[in-house]
Amino acid sequence: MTATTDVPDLAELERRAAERAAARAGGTDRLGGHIVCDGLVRIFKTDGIEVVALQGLDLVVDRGELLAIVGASGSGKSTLLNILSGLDVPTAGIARVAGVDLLAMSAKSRLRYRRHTVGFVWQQTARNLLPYLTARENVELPLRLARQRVDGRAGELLEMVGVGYCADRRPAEMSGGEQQRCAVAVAVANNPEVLFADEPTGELDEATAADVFGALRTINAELGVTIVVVTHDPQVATQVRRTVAIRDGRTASEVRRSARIADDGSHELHTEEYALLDRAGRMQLPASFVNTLELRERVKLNLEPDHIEIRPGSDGK
Ligand SMILES: Nc1ncnc2c1ncn2[C@@H]1O[C@H](COP(=O)(O)OP(=O)(O)OP(=O)(O)O)[C@@H](O)[C@H]1O
Repeated sequence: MTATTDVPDLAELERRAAERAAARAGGTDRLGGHIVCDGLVRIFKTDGIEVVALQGLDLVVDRGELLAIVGASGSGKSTLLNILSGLDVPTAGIARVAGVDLLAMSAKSRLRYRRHTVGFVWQQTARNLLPYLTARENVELPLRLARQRVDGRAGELLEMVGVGYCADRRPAEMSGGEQQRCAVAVAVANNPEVLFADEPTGELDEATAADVFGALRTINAELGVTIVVVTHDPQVATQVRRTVAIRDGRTASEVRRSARIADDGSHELHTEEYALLDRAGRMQLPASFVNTLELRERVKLNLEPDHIEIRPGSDGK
């Protein structure tokens, strides 16, 4: 699928994000994946009943990427985000963020991880900003708590996310979108390695949501921060370069978007969808493919030199 839009030059933003991310890593990325989940399992036990929220989830996010994770309600998105943000501990598997092993952290290092390594933007604006502080004071707060110099950083960050004009306003004097862009500035004030955003546009209309994604793209490009956005909104795929879909506690498919120069010199956005293979060679077929061909229980496979054919397996079809 190909679409022509007037979004900011994506190729340039990508190039800048990669450059800044490489600079943050000291010129080279030694980590081989800034976020790595391998066979991640989370089982909840309540009243003797086990719920498998994550069942062997694999995910690798490169340093400096801006990634969206989408999935239906109950697919495991919040469970994954709670683990990656250090709020919850997985039952089994590997979860590593910025070189930190999330399964083997002391309480003290967990606190340090949450304060310094990662930043957050939540869906509810009230959870992101203190109502009695101005936008500038909200951005300065994490710096003051970390005993860092305040200088002009708050103003710079607010400008960067496009709400410099709101610096002296309290949250109640800002729109929902302005509050969320301010929340992005607060979340990166301490210069975290990774920013997690949980449904940051859940309460916003489409145009305002696009502004918030614009702010996330700018922060990603200018600061080289790795950003992971979790949402149930499949439209997010039009706002980021890579969207990973979770189904039943596993990564099922991903959509990649890249910018190309068309013959007439305009920028085209090219979108490709992939299914994800796990290490055992398993993959989930997209539900729409299964429904269209009425695939049930058993399918016929045929290996061709450069692709695999899948046909309905039942007789007579
Ligand atoms: N603390 C818990 N105790 C028991 N079961 C839980 C707990 N947290 C999540 N679950 C279950 O784990 C599964 C995944 O839930 P999760 O909240 O991660 O999904 P989600 O994709 O974030 O959904 P939503 O978009 O509705 O927030 C669901 O079946 C849910 O009921």
